[in-house]
Amino acid sequence: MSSPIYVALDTPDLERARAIATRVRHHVGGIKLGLEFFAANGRSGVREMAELGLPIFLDLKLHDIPNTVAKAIMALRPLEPAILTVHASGGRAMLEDAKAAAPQGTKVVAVTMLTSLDDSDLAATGVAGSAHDQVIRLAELAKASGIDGIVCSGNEVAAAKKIWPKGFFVVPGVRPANGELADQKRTTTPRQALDAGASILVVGRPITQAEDPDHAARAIEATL
Ligand SMILES: O=c1ccn([C@@H]2O[C@H](COP(=O)(O)O)[C@@H](O)[C@H]2O)c(=O)[nH]1
Repeated sequence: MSSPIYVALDTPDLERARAIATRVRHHVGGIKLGLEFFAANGRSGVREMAELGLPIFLDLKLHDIPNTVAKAIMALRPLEPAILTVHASGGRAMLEDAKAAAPQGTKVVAVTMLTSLDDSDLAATGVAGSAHDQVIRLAELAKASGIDGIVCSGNEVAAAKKIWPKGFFVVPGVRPANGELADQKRTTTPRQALDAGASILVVGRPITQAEDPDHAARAIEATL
């Protein structure tokens, strides 16, 4: 069975992304490419990374009016990513149109509340209630729209799975015990996230900033 770990290659440097992916490829299940990589390297960069033979998670977190998101996804169709993200707060019509525009084999998953935010950040945006409430509200919306799943922290995944047993749950903000949190606020260990029901784990800096990324990926894998 392939590893649930997707390594987040957050760099504008294609050669660095390729070098890290090559080193960790036997201990991860896929590669996550986000805005930083895409802004620098575009579709051709994604194609080059796909040549490594691992599934590609294109984490562009699309968020705009339904027509714009659908057209952007159509432009991405030739890349056939395994997973593609949009923001749940874009609303039901946007989520429905995103799913309709995506290739058949692509899982469309909606970011609920970024793992870098906590209850007080949410309050500052004028939304009442806890991060947990907000994630569940947006998980319900995502489920009703017919997409494949959500992105949430390991703290909410068990509750989200209860209302959406067949959902696909992407969990970033995972840190090995005593790991550096950096800008992440809602975190769990990889083991806790999996036990709670995560489908895949997104791990970036704990692997990519390690002196030996391959060793770091193996060490995380050994805890699962
Ligand atoms: O809520 C979210 C959604 C996406 N991410 C992305 O995951 C990785 C996490 O990187 P780390 O270095 O392990 O913190 C990064 O690419 C984010 O864009 C997230 O963290 N939280």
